[in-house]
Amino acid sequence: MEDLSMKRVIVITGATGTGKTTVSQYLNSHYDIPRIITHTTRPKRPGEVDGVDYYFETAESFPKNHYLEDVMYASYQYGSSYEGLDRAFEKADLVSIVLDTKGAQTYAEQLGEKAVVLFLTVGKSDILKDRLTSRGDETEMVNHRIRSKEYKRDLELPVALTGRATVIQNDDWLKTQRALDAFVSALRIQQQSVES
Ligand SMILES: Nc1nc2c(ncn2[C@@H]2O[C@H](COP(=O)(O)OP(=O)(O)O)[C@@H](O)[C@H]2O)c(=O)[nH]1
Ligand SMILES: Nc1ncnc2c1ncn2[C@@H]1O[C@H](COP(=O)(O)OP(=O)(O)O)[C@@H](O)[C@H]1O
Repeated sequence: MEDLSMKRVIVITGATGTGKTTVSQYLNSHYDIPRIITHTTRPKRPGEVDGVDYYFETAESFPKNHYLEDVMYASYQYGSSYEGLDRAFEKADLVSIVLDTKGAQTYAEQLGEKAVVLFLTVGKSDILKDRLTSRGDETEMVNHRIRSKEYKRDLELPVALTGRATVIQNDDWLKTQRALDAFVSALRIQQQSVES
């Protein structure tokens, strides 16, 4: 892996449906912050594209990559590869990644202060199921996901990330955008002071 000095990763984490993908897309479209594309054995949802949303893998191809971390989430494998991290850093010094809370903890441990953690939450978790349904997820997948132990775990900020993560309650998208704008400007100011 190349020299990581000056480079930072915004680690976006939280339960399914809290808006992690939406936030990463906002950071990309408004601030040119590319997302590290991760690998999964989960089947593609309608509209998802290989190499854009994920690198979609089979049980045979998944182990062939070199992972900084990998997890099982609701019965599928997910992993962030060194190759994916390098490809994102070729595009920018500030990149993002969307991870479950277990992966977020590993990233925070492995990358130290180069990992800046953003934990998303909502006021009432009952709305998450509706968000997944309106996103177009199949009912069976939604139910399986909501019943998984990983879903329940990711509703809470892990103790290890308390005090380390910036928490954004994503109920009102306009308020979330304002919180993200403030978060990115603070990061950029820090980055400039490191570089000067
Ligand atoms: N640890 C880890 N988690 C990942 C990785 N890629 C995706 N995830 C997380 O896996 C979980 C399931 O992702 P996905 O199936 O896309 O469902 P979604 O969160 O409902 O959009 C989410 O919490 C993702 O943030 C990875 O490479 N490592
Ligand atoms: N603040 C919000 N209010 C209402 N719907 C939202 C909000 N943020 C995201 N969504 C919608 O909720 C669904 C789940 O968001 P998504 O970003 O895919 O979540 P995650 O990646 O955490 O699973 C999507 O359809 C998205 O457009």
